[in-house]
Amino acid sequence: MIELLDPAEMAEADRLTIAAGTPGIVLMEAAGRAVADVAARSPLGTRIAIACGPGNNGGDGFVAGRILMARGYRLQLGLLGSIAALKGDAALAAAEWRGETLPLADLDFGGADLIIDALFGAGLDRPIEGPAAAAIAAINASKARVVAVDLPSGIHGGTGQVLGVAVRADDSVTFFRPKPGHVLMPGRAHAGRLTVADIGIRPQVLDAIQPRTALNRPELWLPHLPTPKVDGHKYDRGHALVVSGGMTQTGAARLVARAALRIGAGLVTMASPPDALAVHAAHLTSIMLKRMEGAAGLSELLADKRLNVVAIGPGLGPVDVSLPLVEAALASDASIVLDADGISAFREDPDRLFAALRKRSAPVVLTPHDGEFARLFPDLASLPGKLDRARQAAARSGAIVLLKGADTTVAEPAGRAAIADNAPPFLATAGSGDTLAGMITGLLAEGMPAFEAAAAAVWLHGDAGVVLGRGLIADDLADALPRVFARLFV
Ligand SMILES: NC(=O)C1=CN([C@@H]2O[C@H](COP(=O)(O)OP(=O)(O)OC[C@H]3O[C@@H](n4cnc5c(N)ncnc54)[C@H](O)[C@@H]3O)[C@@H](O)[C@H]2O)[C@H](O)CC1
Ligand SMILES: [K+]
Repeated sequence: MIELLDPAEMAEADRLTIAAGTPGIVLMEAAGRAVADVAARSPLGTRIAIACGPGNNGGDGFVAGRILMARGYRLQLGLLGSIAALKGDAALAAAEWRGETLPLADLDFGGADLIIDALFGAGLDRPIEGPAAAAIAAINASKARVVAVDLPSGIHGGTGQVLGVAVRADDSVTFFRPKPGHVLMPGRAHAGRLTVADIGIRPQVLDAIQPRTALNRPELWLPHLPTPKVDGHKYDRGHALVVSGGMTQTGAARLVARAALRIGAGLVTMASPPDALAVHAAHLTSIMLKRMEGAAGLSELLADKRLNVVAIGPGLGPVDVSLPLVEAALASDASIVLDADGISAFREDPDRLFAALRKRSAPVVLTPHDGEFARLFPDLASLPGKLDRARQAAARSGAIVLLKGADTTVAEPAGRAAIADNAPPFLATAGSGDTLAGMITGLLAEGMPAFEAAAAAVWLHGDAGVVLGRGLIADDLADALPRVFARLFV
């Protein structure tokens, strides 16, 4: 598993390592060397400019400069503030620097082929202004390759947000583990290619830190992915019910149903209002079809306890139609995937949903995009970074919250979270969210734990996008799943 450590957790890893006997300057030496190694991929004639900040990020820059100078590179080093103001390890690193230390404003970024951004890292705690902001503007305006130390200056390590202004780097060299800010947008876009260097921090420190955030990778959920039993039959793999909207918007529910069946549900039934039955009947083959007469009809269908998961929301329709249907689903014992109109049905009264959720024991997965999220959690919508938004929404609602985007983040009420970075941009197409909801539905039908099911569906959905490539439409995604699984198990 690849844990993501926020700046506070990273500082704790530092502290524990130093307390265990490794001096901080040894860590800084290793950090600076890792930066120098990445910079040294450039030929010896490369003109290098190093911008150092007032703290240990700057200290790393001094170490990198000393090593690169010893390797024969021509370089300039500029410092924000004075050498006398440097403290601790940064002061020790600066004391070993034998070159000239220019005022930051005198650095010739325009004449550099490579710039090392050692202004700010994990210690950034407010928007960047003044000479540092001017330097960042000059760095971003230059033609140079930019290597960021730890984080691109201006990116918050915990949220990935830009504080004032931020460096756009080609490479970022971080230490021990990535930070959420390296994966969350726009931090990921600013970081460029990420190198995670081992600087001598022992993984055992994680036992004390107990990190709650991880990168969404197969090793996170693969052990929980149900494997069909050789002697199993379809009833072993659950029975999902997908609730359709009226005849003018039935496609969304079919995308959900197809994805649920493709990913592995044993059986899938479409619950259809009378006016949409003929439309579905013309399209459905391996998905069964049941007539549903309003909320009472849905409750009747859900009296069949073999239906262990309900997907409801995509294409469901306006609030007067969707609200009673969603509440009928919530009143059942089935797991629920609630998306789209099913989420917006509560825009007038989110607490009505939370009250219903509190009464349930079977899991609920909410899959909002930012707009739907703001309707359910208006006060959380302005929190910086998806991670805090998803985590606080999960704690409040008691549901698994899957907040969609280029950095889709899944959070559970107890605090675990997983951030995805494998979705290609062209996955953002009509119906893609419906397919994702269906994939979660299918994995829940098979009995996968809800957090792992949501995380797995996000990753598999992204990988389907990678497999299909540009030009994909949502209809293709479910059918790509056999190839996605083949790649996963190869
Ligand atoms: N184990 C590790 O991760 C190691 C990390 N190292 C490096 O240390 C920095 C973190 O150093 P720190 O001194 O805590 O903070 P910064 O250098 O990032 O920031 C310096 C200082 O600047 C002040 N500040 C914050 N925001 C602003 C602002 N907008 N404008 C002006 N000044 C600001 C604040 O007081 C900060 O303290 C980490 O990134 C790594 O590069 C170790 O070198 C090796 C081990
Ligand atoms: K930096």
